Amino acid sequence: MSDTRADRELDHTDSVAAEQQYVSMLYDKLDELRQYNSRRLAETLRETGGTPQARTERDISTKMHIDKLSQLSAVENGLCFGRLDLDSGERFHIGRLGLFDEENEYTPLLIDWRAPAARPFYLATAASRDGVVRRRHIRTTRRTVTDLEDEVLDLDAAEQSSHLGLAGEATLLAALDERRTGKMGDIVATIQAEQDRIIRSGMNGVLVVQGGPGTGKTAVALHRAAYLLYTYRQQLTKRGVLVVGPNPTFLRYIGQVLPSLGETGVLLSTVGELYPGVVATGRESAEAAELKGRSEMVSVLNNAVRERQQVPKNYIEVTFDREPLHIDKSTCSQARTKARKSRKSHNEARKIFRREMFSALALQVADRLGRDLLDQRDIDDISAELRADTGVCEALEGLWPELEPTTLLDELLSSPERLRKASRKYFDEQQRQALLRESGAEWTPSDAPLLDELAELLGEDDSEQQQAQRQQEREELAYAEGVLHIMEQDEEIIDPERLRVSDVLDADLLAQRHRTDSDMTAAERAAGDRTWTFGHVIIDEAQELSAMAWRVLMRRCPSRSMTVVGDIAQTGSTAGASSWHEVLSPYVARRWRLEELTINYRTPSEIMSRAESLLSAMDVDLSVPNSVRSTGVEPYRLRVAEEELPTRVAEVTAKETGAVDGGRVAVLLPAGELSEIGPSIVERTPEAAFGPQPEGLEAPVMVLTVDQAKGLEFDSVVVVEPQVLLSESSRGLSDVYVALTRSTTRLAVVHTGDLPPELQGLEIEE
Ligand SMILES: Nc1ncnc2c1ncn2[C@@H]1O[C@H](COP(=O)(O)OP(=O)(O)OP(=O)(O)O)[C@@H](O)[C@H]1O
Repeated sequence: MSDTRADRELDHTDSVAAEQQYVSMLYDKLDELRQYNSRRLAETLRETGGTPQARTERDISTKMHIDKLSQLSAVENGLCFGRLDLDSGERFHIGRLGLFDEENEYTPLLIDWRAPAARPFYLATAASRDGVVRRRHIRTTRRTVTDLEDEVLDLDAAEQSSHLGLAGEATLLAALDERRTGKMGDIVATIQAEQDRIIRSGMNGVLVVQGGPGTGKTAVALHRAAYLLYTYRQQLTKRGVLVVGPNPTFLRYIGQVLPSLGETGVLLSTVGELYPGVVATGRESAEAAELKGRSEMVSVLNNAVRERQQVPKNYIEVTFDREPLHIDKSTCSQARTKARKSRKSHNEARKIFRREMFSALALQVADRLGRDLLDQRDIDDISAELRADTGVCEALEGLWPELEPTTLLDELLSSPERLRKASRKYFDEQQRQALLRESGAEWTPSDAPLLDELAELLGEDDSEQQQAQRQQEREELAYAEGVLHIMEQDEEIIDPERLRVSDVLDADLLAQRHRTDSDMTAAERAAGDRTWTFGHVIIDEAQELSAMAWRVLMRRCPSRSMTVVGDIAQTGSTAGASSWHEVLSPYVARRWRLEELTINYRTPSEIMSRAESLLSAMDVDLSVPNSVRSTGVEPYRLRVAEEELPTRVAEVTAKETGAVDGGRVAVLLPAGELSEIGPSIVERTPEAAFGPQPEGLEAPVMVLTVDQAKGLEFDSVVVVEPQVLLSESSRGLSDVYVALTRSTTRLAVVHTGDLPPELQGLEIEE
């Protein structure tokens, strides 16, 4: 029996060599597939001409090969990361995609991590083995196996297992100890059981994932998107998946995760970007943003629209047929009532208003001419003349104009009078002052949900377009069904994994691809279409969303197939949520399910113990997640004189940059300190990025407000003036809690005045 340490090392070396052989074989297979797809792509691209059907087939074939090639190149790193040895003696390797031996009855060589057969890799424990005797974690750098970690699942192991029940603990800790790069990485190799259950939860209904900082909510949400796309490919390829994040920097931070999992058909967006054509770059006060986020804004906007449906005090006089014509109050009032009663949107109801007005005015003109002498045809002629009369049309336009959301909102927010009329029941004078701004001001993120709401209230008069489009779609579908039938008989198109065309494509999808924008993914089409509805919507940092933003997202997902991810304790925005029930009940009553994450993978216990006292000071019924790591590095504080604050913060930042040696540092400070302290940091560390800019993620230092750092993480965090953060907002405790928990290793606090009691115990740095 090999029992000595030297023997064990020899065994280990042999195992690494054996795994290397297997992993090399997998890479050979991957290369073969790449070559095959490149060859097929080149062949397809070389072909020209032919019938429309042949061209469609070629387009589809090109798209399939391109998709496949990008998937094959995405899985290059960490292609295979695990192995399961079963009671039956069978072994399965687990990796980023499925590979098969087509010369040997399609025996699986590598199992996709999302396939049901891979599940025990994430869930099996010594106490609940699910037929697994050993789980092996295979660590690789490029194509070389560098280390293995074996977990033998027997009763001895059950006794020794860590209190947090982690799988592949050494591999996990090695992943967590890596320096941060400014880009979030995927976690396929080390997904933990509580995370796996969420990732693979069914697609229907609203799933809320509540978890403290660093529990992997974002990671889980993104892996869930990849899992859902794999499992419900057909449904989701058509409608697409939307992932919503709080700001563009955050979206850049997470942007690589799904492509690295071979998935590109997902739209990443902030709520502010969901209104096509509007770039929300403007800034506004927290009060204005909060007021605009309130659900009362629905009524305010409704009132603003109704205000535009006018009746004259007495009458408007126009000249028609060289005679004065009175557009009188009572006629207008009747037409308006009829139009409003239709319950159609403003621009659609406008047609009813105009129709009523033209027929009433035609009768007036007929009376003047002597109605007894006229028949219906004459009256219709008068009506047509009225429609063609500029004066009459202008008058009616003034009474019920065609409206655009952007113009209406701009006019509402820049006119004290309009704003007062629309909001007098909901906002007081001081609140209205906070909302008022210059006409033509830049759009802000909280305007986007208002524009979307207005687009619903105003509607577009596109009935003819819609009818024509429906007809075209019917024709395309019929055509695509024919093409599909022919293609299924064509063995050439079947790819080496024996995927039949109908497995990846149905007539509906084929018809969509055949349209002029056929090479766009659903996500790309959705980005330019305000009314697009998604197959699944994932909302990250969901606690920050206002009531108005929720309305937009619910409209984008009528099926209510949603994953809502967040942490009530981290709510910073005063427009944000204080309970999931409160937020969701208007849409799904109690029909949502809750999953919780309890382990913190990011922040070490040395920092979490400080965060814990902050959380207990907040009035939230939540517990601090358990940290998986301790680093032995104690957080520290430094009290400095007020006039020295900028230079001392710059000094500490430089020191921390050295300490993390190529990692990332964040300086988190109150908004008011940005302009004072930012320049002195940049002077000392010129590569530092100042403010929220997606490119800043590449910089060694980012200087941000807490709000701007939501969802991000850094090797070291320097928190400046936490007592000011506390006093700045009613959610100040939350802000300090978020600030502390951005760190993966080190924490420094620099302050001038007394610290909040929860931070007073920090080690003092001289
Ligand atoms: N199973 C895992 N294996 C390896 N790394 C993990 C795992 N789970 C989470 N992590 C890492 O932990 C860190 C925190 O994850 P993530 O940002 O998803 O947490 P979060 O809950 O969204 O945090 P917050 O709410 O504070 O923004 C990330 O670096 C992530 O890659």
